[in-house]
Amino acid sequence: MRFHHNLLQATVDALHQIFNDGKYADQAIQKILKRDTRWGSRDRGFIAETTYDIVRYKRLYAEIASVKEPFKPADLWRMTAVWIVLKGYEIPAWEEYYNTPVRRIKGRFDELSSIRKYRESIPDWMDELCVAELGEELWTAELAALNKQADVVLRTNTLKTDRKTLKEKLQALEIATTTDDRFPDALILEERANVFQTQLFQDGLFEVQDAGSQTIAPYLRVDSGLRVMDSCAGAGGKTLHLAAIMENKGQIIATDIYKNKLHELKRRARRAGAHNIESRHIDSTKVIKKLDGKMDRLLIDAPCSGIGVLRRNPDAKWKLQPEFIEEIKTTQQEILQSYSRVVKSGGSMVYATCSILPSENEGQVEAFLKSEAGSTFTLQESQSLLAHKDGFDGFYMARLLKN
Ligand SMILES: C[S@@+](CC[C@H](N)C(=O)[O-])C[C@H]1O[C@@H](n2cnc3c(N)ncnc32)[C@H](O)[C@@H]1O
Repeated sequence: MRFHHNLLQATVDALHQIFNDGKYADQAIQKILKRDTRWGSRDRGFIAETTYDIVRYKRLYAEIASVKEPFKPADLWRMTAVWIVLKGYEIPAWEEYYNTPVRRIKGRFDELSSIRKYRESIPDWMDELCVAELGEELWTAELAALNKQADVVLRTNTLKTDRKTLKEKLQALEIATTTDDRFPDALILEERANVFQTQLFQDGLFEVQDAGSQTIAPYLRVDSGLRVMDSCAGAGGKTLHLAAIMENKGQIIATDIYKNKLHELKRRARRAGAHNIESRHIDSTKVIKKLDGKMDRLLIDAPCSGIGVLRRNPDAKWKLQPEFIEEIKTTQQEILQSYSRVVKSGGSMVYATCSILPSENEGQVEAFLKSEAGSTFTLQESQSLLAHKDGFDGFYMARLLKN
């Protein structure tokens, strides 16, 4: 492989922003990619994938390169040298790579590969927490899967097209996709491509949404005439899916505590041709009180640690803190307690997270059912998706019926 200095310089700069300035990986990469309009899709792919790889394996690469945070530019260059050697490529004869100890890098890799926290690059506290919650064997398998690059998955917007037609239209643009019977609206890209630039995306024919995430809206078992609330709607990934399943009929009330996310939801809904969504900003408890006992269905797509989606956000391994997970668990229970009141008798709700930790999932549902607010609900069914078993992001969902 022939390396280009400016592409590795861009990678080093992106890593600097992510590791030293606390920037989110996707945002730092997007910004760096705007630096040179002459870069083609291969160049952009190289910068993005190399940066993500080094973010994913920060702990391992830093240990092998004998560098410590905060990383100096020379340290980051050494980490890219480790990446090149471990990929089996020849080190370019550049000043930054002068005297790279190739054999030593390989030797250190062999030594450290027997220790999970180095091999899979994970902070001690997260490794310990996940072993305690999931057990050694399951966590070892899941962590390895969470370190693999995620597929790009599209959700066909059935308000505008069907999967077969969309597949053909993408094929005409030389974007090849596969299907998976478990996910009826999903198209999985065979090779990564910038689908956001296509006219098909601008026209609202699909959304980019992991296949695991596509199981949540159908789990709520909605149909056309119902009144549905999506309490933690964010920018509306699941809301748009609900609108499509409901064929634009009935009513969806989408709420969130962040106004800007709801603005984005409205923009996406316009593109998708979803007309049955009404967004409400949660700025006081009144918004929920007004809906007391009025909803046929409630989706709580709760804020969570995001440990199930580390494949997409590998920098979360380094940004998450144990205190945050404790705080978010309190929020999850508060959300269950406060929003569940909107479900009418005979209605149902789904509690979902993109976490694989039982304490954020089954544990929250059990605590809710034991509480006063939960005493009128029964657990009908629950499902966990795991990256190493199901091949997509990790999710949990539970459906509860209101007596
Ligand atoms: C997992 S994200 C939702 C993702 C979104 N449903 C989607 O599919 O794109 C959780 C959302 O919960 C919101 N949130 C946090 N606390 C909340 C609360 N008390 N009430 C409503 N939404 C809340 C966050 O702002 C965030 O957008």
